Amino acid sequence: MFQPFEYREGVLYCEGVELSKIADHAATPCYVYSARAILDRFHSYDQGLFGIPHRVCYAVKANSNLSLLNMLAQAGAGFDIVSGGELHRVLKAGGDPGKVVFSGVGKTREEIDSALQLGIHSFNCESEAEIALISSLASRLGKTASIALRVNPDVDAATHPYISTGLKEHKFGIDIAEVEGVYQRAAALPGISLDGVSCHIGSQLLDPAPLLEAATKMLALVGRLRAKGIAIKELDLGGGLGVPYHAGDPRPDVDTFLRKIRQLVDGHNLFLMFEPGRSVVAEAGALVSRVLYRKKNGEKEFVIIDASMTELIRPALYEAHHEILPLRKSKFGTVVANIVGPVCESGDFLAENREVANVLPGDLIAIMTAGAYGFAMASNYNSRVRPCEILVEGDTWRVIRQRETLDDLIRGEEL
Ligand SMILES: Cc1ncc(COP(=O)(O)O)c(C=O)c1O
Ligand SMILES: N[C@@H](CCCC[NH3+])C(=O)O
Repeated sequence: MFQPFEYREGVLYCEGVELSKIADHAATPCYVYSARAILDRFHSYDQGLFGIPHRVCYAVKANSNLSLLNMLAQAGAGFDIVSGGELHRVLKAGGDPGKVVFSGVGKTREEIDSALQLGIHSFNCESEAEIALISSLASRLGKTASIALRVNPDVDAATHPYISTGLKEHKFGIDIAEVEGVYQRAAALPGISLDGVSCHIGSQLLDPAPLLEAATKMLALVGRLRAKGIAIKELDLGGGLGVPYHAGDPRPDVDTFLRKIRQLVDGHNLFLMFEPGRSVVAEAGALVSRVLYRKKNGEKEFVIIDASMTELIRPALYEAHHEILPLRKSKFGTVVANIVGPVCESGDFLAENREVANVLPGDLIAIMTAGAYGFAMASNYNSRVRPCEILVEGDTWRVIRQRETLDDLIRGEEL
């Protein structure tokens, strides 16, 4: 697996580009992504499914920058979307609407209507009321919408409770114990074709075992539905494979996982889909930031940097861990500190009580594994402009999203 960030003689590089050169030209904070790492990970899914009918639908929510979507579209990806905004991005990026699956518990009438008109591949439906709405909108347009029901297989993803989605008590999907009845009632509706079953049990799974358990339950369900005359043709197993955020974490091997999936689906005559997000883009990205100040409150050391929870909210939201590396290794040892941003919230930290390089004001650091759910969850809180995004390709780099301006902050507001 290609590792995009590495030290060369004590200096941190992304592919062939020294990160501090980017920071000096583009200013900080900035997100930096490796094109090769993204394509590498996408291809590991696509090639792992070689020879069986399949589509890898990248989950746009993980990182929705147009350049990344364009790169993935050119590599043959489909897209998993959860809003009309994501569909707009896919189209602007040159993605094929015919390769789009539309997930999410709260699709609006307008979003469904425009997805139908654009001819997306299918809807992953999450309730009977939603199925009824799609049926009536498709009938009115004289179309037949391809539908999969998102099944809640009641499998414990054993991940952070905020990002686990496959248990009965979660808002997602339709209870596996009730879904057959829902299929049978939906079969009577016009304007829809019940082509698939889908599931997504949660995110950041370092152990793929629950995904395999869910796949097994889904295949049994396909058998039961077919026996009732519902001709299921497609199985969408969602996303969820995790990445090593801690230096010692395991990296689930996509190839090994897909080999096990292939054994399970063998002979079932299904078009297979996956919706990976994090495992495609997380390790390809870093958030580069400059140290503004050092200070001590009582016994506590603080490293105050120019990035904050508005650029990367994961530590504040999930107490998520991201490795923090100096762009230049120094001889000044380490310090145990809280790495915090300028935002007026005690929760505004990128790391707490962490042993990091003994960086000084002006030094540059990289917050690693930030390519997924980083910029995508960035906000303008405290009227902070969102950072620029940079794409590295070999020895070259370019801005793929400009840093916002102060005028961007007030666009659309009136006195
Ligand atoms: C329906 C659906 N598909 C795919 C994904 C992508 O998940 P991940 O980034 O964990 O691969 C998500 C997010 O968890 C999701 O909700
Ligand atoms: N945003 C979350 C994951 C949620 C995935 C979306 N269903 C994260 O940063 O880990």
